[in-house]
Amino acid sequence: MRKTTRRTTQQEDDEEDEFSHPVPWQKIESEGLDCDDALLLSPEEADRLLEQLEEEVVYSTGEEATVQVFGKVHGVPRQQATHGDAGLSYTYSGERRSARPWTPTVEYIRDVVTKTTGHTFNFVLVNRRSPHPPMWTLFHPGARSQVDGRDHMGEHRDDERELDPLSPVASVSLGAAPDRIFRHRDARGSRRRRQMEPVKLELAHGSVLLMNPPTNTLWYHGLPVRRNTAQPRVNLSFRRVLRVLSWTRAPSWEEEDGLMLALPGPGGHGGHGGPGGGLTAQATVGGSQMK
Ligand SMILES: O=C(O)CCC(=O)C(=O)O
Ligand SMILES: [Fe+2]
Repeated sequence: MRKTTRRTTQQEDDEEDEFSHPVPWQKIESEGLDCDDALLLSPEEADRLLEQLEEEVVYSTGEEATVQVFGKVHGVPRQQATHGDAGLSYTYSGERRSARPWTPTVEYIRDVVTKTTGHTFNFVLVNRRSPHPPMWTLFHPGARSQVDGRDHMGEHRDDERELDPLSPVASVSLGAAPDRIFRHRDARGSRRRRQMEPVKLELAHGSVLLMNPPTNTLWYHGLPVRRNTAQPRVNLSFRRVLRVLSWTRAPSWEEEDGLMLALPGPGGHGGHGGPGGGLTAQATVGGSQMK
């Protein structure tokens, strides 16, 4: 996307236009929390894209719709899919997921996010919550946990070690989303060290939320349980995954540190005036979370 040849003023203007924010952004800040929120799509376009995604995206079922937490297998109470550039994989809650090829609609939404923000992404995690459970699942408790109307996600940070630590995570919401609650890592649970107010964000149909660094290092986010809404809801969180050339040891989400040597794919971090091109990174990134 970025040009290495000498750029003309016209090219710079074009680039400025391409990345100038056509939507009004709202900045959400707290200590170490840095998010930008904007309505990216009109309600009509958001409806259309949600319908198209319902046709295109194939969600994990069976084994893939489980996570292992401390050796125990749990069903994921939502449907998930991963898409991205060829050869990429992403270790999420201890499970390695390979990227399926981009679907036309997921790719379209990714490109709208890039045009609007200047940031490039090579991977997306799609989370879907179905509307009311079909009647037959009443007689199949196992199936019910996969498809029922629960829409919640435990508090976690999107700070997996293979994520580019300099890139934001861009979270696009389609359908009526429950509020997203952010809690500072020092203000959670029984061992809380500080009194800090959680930050509650309403994510509108067709909105994008940029979670900029260091948000995902210092703040956890999650969705409180909400039942029985009549509409499906899809969330696409676009990420920049580093291409792992070698692991010094097997990645494990239960460990706090690890060393990796990685090369992102083509494109840079983007952003307004940000550095373009590839990057060789040697990073130690913590990653301990439950989703
Ligand atoms: O489904 C949502 O709205 C949240 C998704 C999320 O936090 C994630 O994919 O990491
Ligand atoms: Fe997340």
